[in-house]
Amino acid sequence: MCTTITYVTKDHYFGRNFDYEISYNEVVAITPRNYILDFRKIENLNTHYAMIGIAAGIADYPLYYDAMNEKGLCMAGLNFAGYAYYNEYEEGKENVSPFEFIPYILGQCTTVDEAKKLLNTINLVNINFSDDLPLSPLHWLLADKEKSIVIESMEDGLHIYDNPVGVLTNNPSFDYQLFNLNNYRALSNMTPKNNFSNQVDLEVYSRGMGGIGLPGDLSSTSRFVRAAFAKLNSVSGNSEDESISQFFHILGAVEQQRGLCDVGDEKYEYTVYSSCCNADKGIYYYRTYENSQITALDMFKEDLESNQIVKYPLVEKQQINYAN
Ligand SMILES: C[C@H](CCC(=O)NCCS(=O)(=O)O)[C@H]1CC[C@H]2[C@@H]3[C@H](O)C[C@@H]4C[C@H](O)CC[C@]4(C)[C@H]3C[C@H](O)[C@]12C
Repeated sequence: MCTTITYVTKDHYFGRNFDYEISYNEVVAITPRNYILDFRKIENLNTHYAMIGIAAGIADYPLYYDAMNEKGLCMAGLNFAGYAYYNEYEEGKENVSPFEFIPYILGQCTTVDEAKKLLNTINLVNINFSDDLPLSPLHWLLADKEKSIVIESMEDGLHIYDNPVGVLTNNPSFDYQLFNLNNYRALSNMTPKNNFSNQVDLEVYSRGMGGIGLPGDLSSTSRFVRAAFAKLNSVSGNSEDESISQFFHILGAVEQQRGLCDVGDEKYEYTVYSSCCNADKGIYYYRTYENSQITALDMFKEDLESNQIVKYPLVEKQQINYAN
């Protein structure tokens, strides 16, 4: 399971919990403007916007899980197993494979509206990166500072949804997730009035009772509601420290502790990393399951005119500040 959110204070923030049970040797990868983006069925992009994000460190290609570009456009891929459907090659369309999709959009667009134009001609095509790697069944959240959309390629076609809450989790499709929020309209960050009955005197015995009924489990539908409730009621200062702290706390509301989700063969899905991009400043922050300290990489400190991808292995060892 995974959860991605957007958040705006003075700057625009975008990030995710990456929840899974296996690793593809994740790295922070900076793809500079002149790295040749090689596509299988369409023309290469020899020059494009630079981008930074977390990618699989198993190939020379930027196999991004989530990333932002130098113009502040952000995109993340999340599992959509059983729903995602990729098509056969179609003449006259932009045939892009799922593993190429993030670099394809972030390489060329500065806003969601620009990306929407490219999406008019796209055909998400069923081409694997290699025989060893499966075709990932994904859906994507794409966001700039003003808005976000969800992109889902399904058997009945390509769906593009405006996303008024700026949250994406996993199955089922986004229209269901959004509709399901209706069931929680009575939840509140305030102490609720007694609407139950005027014939019984019901006591306010605790703070936080406005949120009773907020689902606490790790299913995708429950995480969607919980992340939306946390994000939409969130209060934080505007400074960088306050914003990123708050962002990681919102993600904390939906993180997965190892052991709570058994996926068989003695494997457990857990929050491998949590990330937070400052999309206005080009800074990628992350922390990992074992390392609670936030690590940051500023894309503008790299040579963005280069033609070589720069990779930083994740700092995964716990860093404790012993105070005495
Ligand atoms: C599984 C990952 C999404 C995490 C997620 O949503 N977890 C929830 C799982 S579930 O709903 O609860 O089952 C996705 C996100 C990005 C994907 C990777 C990227 O697409 C890059 C390559 C693409 C290759 O085709 C396959 C390997 C791969 C390296 C992908 C492996 C896997 O599908 C990843 C890592």
